[in-house]
Amino acid sequence: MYVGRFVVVGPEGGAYRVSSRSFPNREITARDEALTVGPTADAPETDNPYVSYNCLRVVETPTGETAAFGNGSHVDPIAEKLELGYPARDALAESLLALDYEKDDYDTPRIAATIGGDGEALIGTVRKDALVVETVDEPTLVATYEKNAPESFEFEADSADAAASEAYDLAFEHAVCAAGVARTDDGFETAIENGD
Ligand SMILES: NC(=O)c1ncn([C@@H]2O[C@H](COP(=O)(O)O)[C@@H](O)[C@H]2O)c1NC=O
Repeated sequence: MYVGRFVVVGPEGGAYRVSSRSFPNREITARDEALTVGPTADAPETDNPYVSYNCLRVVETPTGETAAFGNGSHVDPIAEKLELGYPARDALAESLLALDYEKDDYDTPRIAATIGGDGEALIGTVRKDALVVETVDEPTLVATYEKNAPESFEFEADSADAAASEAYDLAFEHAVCAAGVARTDDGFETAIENGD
């Protein structure tokens, strides 16, 4: 099954995976406190505005560190609102609604998740027909296509490395790269899986 991009999130950690039929020549790199999706050196040029972006950021908020991740440029305003002290629900809802679904051939939804240092985890999506933001207490997945409403999902990873690998290896088609995040006693750790 092809579900496109997806996030998985629970109180202990989560992951974001890029799956792509159209733009497979991409990778995640770590730069300036963010994990960024961008083209590989051999990727054909594109003017598609939706394929390069910060996919994961860990920010300091008034109540401690929080991780924010998702499939596009909305990750930045979510992270910035969290830094300003917005509740995660509001940061997600306002940023998703402001940018709305992508105006591409598929009306691709925006998806996102947050995890607070206290384990509060939220997941959200904005589609052409809905805005959904909810708190989760077990691993939960939302994807751009097919699985486009949050659903409980078996996800075993207990470290950032394991989360990135598990997300990358899931049987959904056209895996490109994945980012993992895990809550530890010393804050959040992150990891990247770019495949071979
Ligand atoms: N975030 C991404 O990495 C991303 N990759 C592709 N898209 C959008 O989704 C469309 C379909 O891409 P694909 O056939 O690879 O699923 C693309 O034309 C592009 O507008 C993306 N936008 C949202 O998921």
